[in-house]
Amino acid sequence: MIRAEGLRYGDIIAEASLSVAPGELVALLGPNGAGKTTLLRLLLGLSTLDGGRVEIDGKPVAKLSPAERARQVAYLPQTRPVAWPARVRDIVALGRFAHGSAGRLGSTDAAAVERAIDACDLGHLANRAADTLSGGEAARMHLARALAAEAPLLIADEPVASLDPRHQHRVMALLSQFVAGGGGALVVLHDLDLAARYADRLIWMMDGWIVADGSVAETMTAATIAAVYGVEARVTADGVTVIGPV
Ligand SMILES: Nc1ncnc2c1ncn2[C@@H]1O[C@H](COP(=O)(O)OP(=O)(O)OP(=O)(O)O)[C@@H](O)[C@H]1O
Repeated sequence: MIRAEGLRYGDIIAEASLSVAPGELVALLGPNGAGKTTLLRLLLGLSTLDGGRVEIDGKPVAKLSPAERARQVAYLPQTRPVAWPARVRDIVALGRFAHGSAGRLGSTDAAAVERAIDACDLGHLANRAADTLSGGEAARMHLARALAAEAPLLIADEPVASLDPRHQHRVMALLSQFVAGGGGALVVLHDLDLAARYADRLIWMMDGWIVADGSVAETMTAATIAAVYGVEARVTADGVTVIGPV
């Protein structure tokens, strides 16, 4: 569905190759400054490559119009400013713009918006002004906007970072459900335990390089965690516990 080969971007990204297929939940891991957000922006065609190529559904990403790209990929960026005090439901409805419906929603659009609102547990907040939400509520609103697009691919930059434990699991379960339905998801996570529990595959980045790409069983090891993050961790069948700096 999305395939990248040999991506280069200044001295930030070096020869990055990866793919995400339908039905896969892929976690992108790595310490602060490793290049994760930069890599996502290159995959989406939002930054210009210094080398390599990205194809979405077999087409070079640079050749897709913004609307075509938005129909293929929903993007949840790391920083999510709300520029005006719109209602939550209206912000979520922006996710339908690629369908030509940002102004007036048809019944298909309205149903997609309501599904996303329900999935993100926002029913009781749908008529609130978006600028009155808590940080975690706002994060769920932005995820709902991305899900409302109902694009086959979702790229999300730290979608659970500000959520409480229940909503973290709820959002990860939602992403699992999305890929079980045939979608593909590439998701930046800083929580190794959530990554181990929910991801089908892990891509590990360090200093602009992809240093490992494989299943949880293959790559979620104390050795990889120590090398990438510089922390000691205990990895068991029950989960991952970070103990402290190496
Ligand atoms: N426009 C830019 N100009 C100069 N340096 C940049 C630019 N954008 C990013 N960088 C640098 O590139 C590196 C990678 O940044 P990036 O945001 O991709 O990291 P990240 O892995 O997403 O980090 P985090 O986990 O903190 O969000 C950082 O050192 C950052 O300071």
